[in-house]
Amino acid sequence: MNSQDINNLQNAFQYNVNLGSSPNAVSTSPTQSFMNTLPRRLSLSKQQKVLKPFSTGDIKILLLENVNQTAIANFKEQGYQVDFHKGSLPEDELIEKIKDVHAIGIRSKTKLTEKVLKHAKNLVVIGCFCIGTNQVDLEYAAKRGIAVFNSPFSNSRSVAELVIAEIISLARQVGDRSIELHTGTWNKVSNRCWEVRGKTLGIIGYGHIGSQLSVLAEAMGLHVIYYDIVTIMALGTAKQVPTLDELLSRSDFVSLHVPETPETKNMISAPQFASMKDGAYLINASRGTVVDIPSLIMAMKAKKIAGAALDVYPSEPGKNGAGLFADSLNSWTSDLVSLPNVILTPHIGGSTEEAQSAIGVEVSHALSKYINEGASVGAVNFPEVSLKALDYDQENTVRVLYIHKNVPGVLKTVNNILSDHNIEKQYSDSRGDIAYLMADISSVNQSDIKDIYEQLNNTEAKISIRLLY
Ligand SMILES: NC(=O)c1ccc[n+]([C@@H]2O[C@H](COP(=O)([O-])OP(=O)(O)OC[C@H]3O[C@@H](n4cnc5c(N)ncnc54)[C@H](O)[C@@H]3O)[C@@H](O)[C@H]2O)c1
Ligand SMILES: O=C(O)CC[C@@H](O)C(=O)O
Repeated sequence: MNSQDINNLQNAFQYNVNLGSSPNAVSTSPTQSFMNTLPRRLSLSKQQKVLKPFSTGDIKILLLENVNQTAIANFKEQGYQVDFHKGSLPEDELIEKIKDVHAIGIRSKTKLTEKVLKHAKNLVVIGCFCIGTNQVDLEYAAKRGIAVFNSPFSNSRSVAELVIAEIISLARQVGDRSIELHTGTWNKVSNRCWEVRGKTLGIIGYGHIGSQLSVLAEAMGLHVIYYDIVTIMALGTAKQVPTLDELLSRSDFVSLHVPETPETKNMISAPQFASMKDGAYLINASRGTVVDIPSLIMAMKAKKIAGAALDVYPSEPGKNGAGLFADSLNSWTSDLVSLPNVILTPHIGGSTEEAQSAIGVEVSHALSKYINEGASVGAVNFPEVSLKALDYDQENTVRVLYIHKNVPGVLKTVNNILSDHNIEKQYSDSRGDIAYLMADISSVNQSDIKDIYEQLNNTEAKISIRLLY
């Protein structure tokens, strides 16, 4: 392959990207700068070939919401262009920015809706640098061949520790005493202040966070019961209860650890507060939609509920700043902030140095591996497929990444195209309507690669293609 050929090929791919029937078709080929590095790399015998099929400097990553420095360092090490922003962006700016990036990293505030993603012509992958993925239209992303990754448990411990702190703080009215003293009032009281030992903690959602919380709470002498839609092994002496109502009627403290789903919307509303014990406490560090706040306010005013700790809200500001948590954001805000024994935190459950740094490493590695090698293991909306990275000495091998509609007959069509060549390895899987095929094809020259690309690009089921070599 000479340099002119490479450039021609790249132009051909570019043509396809720009003018192909699917604007989502992504294909990449090595630039001259990358090819120039090959002879030096090839001298490293049996070293793993890092599949950077293009000048990595071409890859653009948009990082929002103060994603951790560990991620920025990792992306820069890959050679990618990083556009970093401390806050989230208003929708119109987001739409402008997302148009030409290959990857985006967000946390919980950036809404990647169908409307926004429609503008993302080059987007290959989304990284949620957090646990929750409800801010992304996962199904639409998958339909567009965009893989989404998150960090499933790197901040779970941080959330569980915050909840432990809140259980004791609510039981002892620590928040109120602190506010009073900050404003000069000495109020030494024990009325309705309790030890937590021997009380019952009811955990709703016994997943990564709920089960961590369970272990920590038992160590403080709390009895733990939990409710979950699936049967989950109890840790320690915790006990699963069959209904939400049973959990609510037996618990002194109720803590929510469910994802945002249609089923969990307003899961705790007026009837559920009515089912709770008199003087019970509610903690929500899951998602703001899970608790109906006006009902909470009513239950607290009626003294049914003795205190609440909230870390999450139906609407949250997109950036830090004074005056943002106001009635203009959520109409009930001034009512809520005037209640006694209510601890309000600005969605900081997972915000510790340990968690953020670990998430930065984990998600940036997943994104780099997907961009460089096509490996989708850990994706939350996508078939999970992986092949081991190619070695440097596997010359003239192309890796085909073919994302397609999960309809009958596609593999036959694709293998007809590939069967003219030597298929070294192939792995394919599907998830719902989407399927993903990875194949390493050896002994191919430039014209073979071009031919493979063009034939695959013309298949009816194609969603997107990338060729890595
Ligand atoms: N405040 C924060 O900073 C913060 C940090 C991390 C996670 N979160 C939130 O906490 C949620 C839980 O995190 P996790 O890591 O424990 O998730 P997880 O997926 O490990 O566990 C969630 C559990 O909830 C259960 N569940 C789902 N729907 C339910 C329902 N309708 N009723 C009862 N149980 C139900 C699931 O079966 C699962 O066991 C996340 O989805 C995220 O929204 C918040
Ligand atoms: O860091 C964030 O913005 C979100 C934290 C948390 O809600 C999560 O889903 O992990």
